[in-house]
Amino acid sequence: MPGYSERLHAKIEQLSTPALVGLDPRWDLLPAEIQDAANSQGGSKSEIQARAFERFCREIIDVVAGKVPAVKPQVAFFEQLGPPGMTALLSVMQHAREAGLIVIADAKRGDIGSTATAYADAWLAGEDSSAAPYPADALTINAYLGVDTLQPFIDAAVERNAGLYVLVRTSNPGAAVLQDRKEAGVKLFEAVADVVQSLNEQHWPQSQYGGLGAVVGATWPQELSELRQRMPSAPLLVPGYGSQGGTAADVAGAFDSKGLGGLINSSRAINFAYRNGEFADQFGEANWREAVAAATEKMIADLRTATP
Ligand SMILES: O=c1ccn([C@@H]2O[C@H](COP(=O)(O)O)[C@@H](O)[C@H]2O)c(=O)[nH]1
Repeated sequence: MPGYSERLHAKIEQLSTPALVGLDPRWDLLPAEIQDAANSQGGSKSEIQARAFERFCREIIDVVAGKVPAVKPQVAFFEQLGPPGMTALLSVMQHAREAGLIVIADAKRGDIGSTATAYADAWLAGEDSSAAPYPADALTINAYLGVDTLQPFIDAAVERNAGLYVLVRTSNPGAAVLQDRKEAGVKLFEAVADVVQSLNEQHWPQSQYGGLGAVVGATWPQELSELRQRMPSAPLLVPGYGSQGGTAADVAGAFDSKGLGGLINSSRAINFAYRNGEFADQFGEANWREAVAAATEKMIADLRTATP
């Protein structure tokens, strides 16, 4: 049975793109049409906003399915709305799976071992979308508590053919403050990368890419290239392209010689394309879906200049 990386790479090859669309709904940026429809059904503020997030994200999925291999819902935007938000998230994830998209839940989970098992059981469905309450193919996780806390996630990923992305070099401007701290000549993020590589070799010895990936920001192109070499078995999830300033040239180092191994995320620049520059002029708010399609196609074309 193919593992997570094989499933992901088959989709990337089928669609000829490593573009990943993030689903980051923000009430203030939603088209008025979506806000008005949600308001008209009444309810509490959270219920109204959750309804809007659900419809908005499901419609984005309808636009991008068949164009990109995967979507990455940002759990925080749903969680901030409480139970109605999490119900909306579930509906969005199910819709994405039904549309044939790989779903990466960006929840950045991590805790002591026994609690980590509960997180894995909640999020890591893997190949069989009914295997967890939230049907993610893959989940972002945090290694800060120690290597032992990764094991329950890895056990679940092996069992369910799911994927994991460990935070290694984040895209934010302050990432270096802690992540560059050195001990015995090795920076903290390099030490985390070495753990990721070694666990892949241990748990997925037969695969070119294992189920344990790494998050590396597009905003750190030098580190991105170095980390590709340092973790040859890790699929990379690369946020920071687009709204955070990362370019196609910046992400070129994420890929192997076949153009695989990297998945490049863009959230705001696609979700709210109708508000931005050329797409605002060309489409405007009434045609926000067309703006999502055009921004996705532009990203796909742009990334072709970065892959071999
Ligand atoms: O290092 C990281 C880890 C996660 N993210 C998340 O990715 C998206 C980026 O959104 P854009 O609108 O494309 O900037 C967002 O959900 C972040 O929480 C990241 O940016 N950097």
